[in-house]
Amino acid sequence: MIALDALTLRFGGLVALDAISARFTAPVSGIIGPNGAGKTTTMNVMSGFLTPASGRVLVDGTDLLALPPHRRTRWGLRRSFQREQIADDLTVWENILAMTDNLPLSRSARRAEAAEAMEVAGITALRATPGAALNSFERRLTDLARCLAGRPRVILLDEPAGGLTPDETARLGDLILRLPQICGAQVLVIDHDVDLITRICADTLVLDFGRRIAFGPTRAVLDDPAVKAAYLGVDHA
Ligand SMILES: Nc1ncnc2c1ncn2[C@@H]1O[C@H](COP(=O)(O)OP(=O)(O)OP(=O)(O)O)[C@@H](O)[C@H]1O
Repeated sequence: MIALDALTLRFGGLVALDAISARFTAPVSGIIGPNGAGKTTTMNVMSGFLTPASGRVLVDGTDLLALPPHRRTRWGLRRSFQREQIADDLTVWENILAMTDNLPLSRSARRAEAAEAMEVAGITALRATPGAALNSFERRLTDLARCLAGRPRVILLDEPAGGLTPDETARLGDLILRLPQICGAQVLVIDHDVDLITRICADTLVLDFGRRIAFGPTRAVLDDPAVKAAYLGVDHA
């Protein structure tokens, strides 16, 4: 279980997170909300880019914020960013293997982890392809494989389907849905694609102006009038 406990973070006078609490128990859960709602800030707090003024993040009893950021990676936290992090001059294999550099695993174990991640993401045939030669879907799959290598416990995906076609988004969604079973990690997904969130996230947290406006089963949350008013009417194109 991932428990956000009264997370509060300010940028000067702006309250980006206003005592956000939620207990994610589903294998795959979502965080949605209009632009500027605080979604990425939440992931930045979890991964250690930002330190909240107050609040806690507990994962299966571990106080995540008590760990320095590099220890969070060793512990098993992985994340992707809105803009995928593929190095153009490295091959797919090197991009994935690089993620395991600082993990407490032997060289052969790291290679085995990277190979398995590539296999799960269905990109083994692209092993020797440089990042620069990948299309946007292949880049997203490689980015996801980077999150899978090295025994993740929690995977945070920030708009993983950004820039993909509906068909690619559906295929990526299928893969994300399978991840908890394949690698045992709990997954949190931010996306503006409500169809994707509805399909893959059992529970969803909705933020607006740094506040929690709804949390619970995704379909119920999307039917909430406050959510419709704050989110669904907004054009995110
Ligand atoms: N480093 C920063 N300094 C100052 N303000 C920031 C910083 N990062 C984010 N903000 C502000 O905090 C608020 C929350 O931003 P955040 O990026 O978390 O929103 P979001 O819900 O992820 O939005 P989007 O869907 O556009 O990515 C916004 O008002 C944003 O402008």
